[in-house]
Amino acid sequence: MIPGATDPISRDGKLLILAYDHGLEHGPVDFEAVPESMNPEHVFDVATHDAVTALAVGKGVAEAHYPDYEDEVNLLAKLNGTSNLWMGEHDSAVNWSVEYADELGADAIGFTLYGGSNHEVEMAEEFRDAQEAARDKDMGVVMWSYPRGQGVKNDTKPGTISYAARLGLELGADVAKIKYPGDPEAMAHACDAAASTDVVMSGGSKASDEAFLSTVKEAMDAGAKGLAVGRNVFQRENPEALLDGLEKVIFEETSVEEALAAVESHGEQATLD
Ligand SMILES: O=P(O)(O)OC[C@H]1O[C@](O)(COP(=O)(O)O)[C@@H](O)[C@@H]1O
Repeated sequence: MIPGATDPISRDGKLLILAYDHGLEHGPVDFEAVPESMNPEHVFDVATHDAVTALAVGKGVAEAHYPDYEDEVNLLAKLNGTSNLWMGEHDSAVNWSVEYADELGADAIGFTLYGGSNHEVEMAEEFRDAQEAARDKDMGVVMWSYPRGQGVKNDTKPGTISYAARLGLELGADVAKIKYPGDPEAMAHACDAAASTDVVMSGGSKASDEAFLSTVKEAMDAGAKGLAVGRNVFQRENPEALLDGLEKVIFEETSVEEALAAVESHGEQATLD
């Protein structure tokens, strides 16, 4: 990690990345729970919450909507991505260049690496080009480090997750985004493995407020520097309430109980308004 590389997409050295590349990765099915989340403007509005340090989107969404939000939202350009319609070995198409992301005003790049896939070698070489171009532009580099494919039997096994975190360091990412390996000790080991590369926890499918905030708290206490989350925010009717809670746990280092109280009082405030 280059010192200061994440400054434009962090707050006090911590990150809350709102991920919204699901329309590509999973398809519109992810927006069914809250139909307004189909419209990128809704999610850009959510990303103006103080707790959100960057919004990760693909090229088309950035082109169409970022110009209206560039003063309020930090852009993380998710450079590669593939649809769920693809049935081959895990791989990800590079859909835009670092140069073009820079022209659109991006503060950092995001790049998926499927370690263990038969396409790992090509993906690592594509990452090399993107990482070096990002260094030229002083943009931070976030790796979605997801071991998957023929070489991976269990993608949330502690040893696999630690390896994913380490790949972030070895290949030159400033931040490695990894799945939660299931318990705090395994998460602490993954953070140790990443050494100077920051680790953020990947959100996953929607959970209750209490369950999600508790897992985020465990990850933070284990050494994570934050969170990259999509569905647990935009699949909520009131995403701002959960963001109030996440702000407490991530930036103010409060207990889960205090964070839950913030979520609930946001609801009361909304009723008063
Ligand atoms: O694990 P999957 O199903 O491939 O999910 C990929 C999605 O997860 C993310 O990495 C994080 O989003 P979630 O918080 O919704 O899991 C997205 O950027 C990406 O679209």
